[in-house]
Amino acid sequence: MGNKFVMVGGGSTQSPGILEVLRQRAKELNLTDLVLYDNDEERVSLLGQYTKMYYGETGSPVHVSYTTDIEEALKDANFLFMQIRPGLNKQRAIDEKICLRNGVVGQETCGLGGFSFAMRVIPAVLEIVAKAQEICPDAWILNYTNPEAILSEAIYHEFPDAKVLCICDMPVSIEGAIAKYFNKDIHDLTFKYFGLNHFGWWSAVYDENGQDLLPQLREDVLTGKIDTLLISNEETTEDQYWIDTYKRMIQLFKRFPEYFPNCYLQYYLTPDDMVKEDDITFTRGDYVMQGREKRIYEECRRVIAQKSAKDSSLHAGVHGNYIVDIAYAIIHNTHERFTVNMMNHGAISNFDVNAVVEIPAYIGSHGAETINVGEIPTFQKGLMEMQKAYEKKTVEAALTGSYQAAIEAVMLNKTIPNYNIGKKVLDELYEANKQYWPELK
Ligand SMILES: NC(=O)c1ccc[n+]([C@@H]2O[C@H](COP(=O)([O-])OP(=O)(O)OC[C@H]3O[C@@H](n4cnc5c(N)ncnc54)[C@H](O)[C@@H]3O)[C@@H](O)[C@H]2O)c1
Ligand SMILES: O=P(O)(O)OC[C@H]1O[C@H](O[C@H]2[C@H](O)[C@@H](O)[C@@H](O)O[C@@H]2CO)[C@H](O)[C@@H](O)[C@@H]1O
Ligand SMILES: [Mn+2]
Repeated sequence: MGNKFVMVGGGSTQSPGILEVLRQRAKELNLTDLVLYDNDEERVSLLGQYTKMYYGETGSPVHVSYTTDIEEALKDANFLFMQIRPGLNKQRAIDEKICLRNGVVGQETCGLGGFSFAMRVIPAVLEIVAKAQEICPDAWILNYTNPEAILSEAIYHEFPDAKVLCICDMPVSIEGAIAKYFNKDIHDLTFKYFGLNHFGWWSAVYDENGQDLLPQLREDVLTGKIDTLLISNEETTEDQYWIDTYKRMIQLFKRFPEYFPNCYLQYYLTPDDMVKEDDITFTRGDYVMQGREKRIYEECRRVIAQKSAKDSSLHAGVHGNYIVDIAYAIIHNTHERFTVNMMNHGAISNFDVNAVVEIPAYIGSHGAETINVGEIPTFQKGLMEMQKAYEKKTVEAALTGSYQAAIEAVMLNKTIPNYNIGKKVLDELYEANKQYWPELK
C-alpha cells in the first residue's frame, strides 16, 4: 500500500515547485496517490488538470486527482502539505497598503500585515486540522502556511497531540547562501540557529572539521569585504525584493555583529527604513499578483487549452525540496537535522518553556526532537519575549474575539510606535477584513 499525499491549498502558486519534487522523488516516498485540495474550484482545477497532464506525460505512475471536497481529499491520507492563504494575495495587498498609509510596516508575516494575516488564517487552519484529526489522525501535517510563528502557537496549543510540523524555508535558504559563500556543501555544515519564525539568529556555523565559520563571515562584513550574500534559492535570484533583502541582512549583521540575523529582522530593527523604501502603489502582494500568480495560472490555462504539457516544465527548488526532505525523514526515520517551529520545552534554557520557538531538530518517524540551544543573550531574549507576547496575544484575540487582546497584541508589536497609530491601523484592518477575521468585541 503506497502513500497518499494531499496538497491542502493545492491551487496555490507555490504548489508547482512542490509538485515537481514530488514527481521526481515519488519512488523514494512510496507516493502512489496525490490529491490537490483547495476551497477555490477554479484554482484547484487549473493546477489539478495541469498536474494530471504533466505527471501523465512524464510517465509518472502517481495517481493524481483534485477536489474541493475536504472529506474526500483527507480520506486515507498519509501526508498533508498545507499552504493556504485565506483572502489570497488580494487581501495581503490591502493589508500592506493600510499599514503603509499609516506609516508602519505592512508585510505578509511581519508587523500588522502579519497580525491581519494571522486573524484570517487561524480559524481556517484550525478547522482543517480538526477535520484531519477526525478523518486521518495518523497523517503527518507539514505546514508551510504563514504566519508560521503565530499559527504554530495556535495549532500546538489547540491540538497538542496532533502530528503537525510547522516549517519555513527561509533559514535553509539563507544557510544555502552562507554555504555558497564558503564554497561548502550545505550538508557538511552544522548551523546553530534559534529564535521565533522570521525572527531568529545564527550563533555559529561549524564546518566538517568543527571550525566555526561565523567569525570569518563577521570579519568579511565588518571590514567591508562583502555587502551581500549571493542568493542560493534559484526562484529568487532575479527578484529585486530578495536582492535588496539579502543586502539589508548583511547591513543588520554589521550593526549587530554578535549573531547572524534572519532577514525578516529588517522589519523589526529598521521599520522606518522599510516603510520609506516600500512603494504603497505597488506592494509585494501586488508584485506577486502581477508575477507568480499571473504566470502560474496562465501556464496552466495554456497547457489545458493545448491538451498537452509536453512543452511545459516545473522547477524543483528549495521550497519544494525542504518540505519533501522532511517527509522523507519521517518515512525513512533518518533523524536528519532540520529547523522547525516546535515547543521550546527547555531547549532554550532561559526562555518560556511553553512557547513555540524555531530551532534545529532531528526528524524521524516519531516526528521532531529538538536540539539543545542553552542560554540566549539578553538582546535576543528581550526582543523575543516581546515578540512572543505579541504572538500569544494575537492567538488569544483570534480564538476569543477579544478586542482588548487584539489591541494589546498590537501594542506588543515592535513595529507600532504608539497607541493612537496602533488603534487606528487595527480598526482600519478590521474594517477591511470583516469577512475573514473573527468578530472582535
Ligand atoms: N513557511 C514558509 O516559509 C512559506 C514559504 C512560502 C509560502 N508560504 C505560505 O504558504 C501559503 C501559500 O502561499 P502561496 O503564495 O502559494 O499562496 P497563494 O495565494 O498562491 O495560494 C493559496 C491557496 O490557498 C487556498 N486557500 C485559501 N483558503 C483556503 C482554505 N480555507 N482551505 C483550502 N484552501 C484555501 C487559495 O484558494 C489558494 O489556492 C501562504 O500562507 C504563504 O505565506 C510559507
Ligand atoms: O513574497 P512571496 O510570496 O514571493 O514569498 C514570501 C515567502 O518568502 C519566503 O519563502 C521563500 C519562498 O517560498 C520562495 O518561493 C522564494 O520566494 O524564496 C523565499 C525565501 O526562501 C518566506 O520563508 C515565506 O514565509 C514567505 O511566505
Ligand atoms: Mn517563512
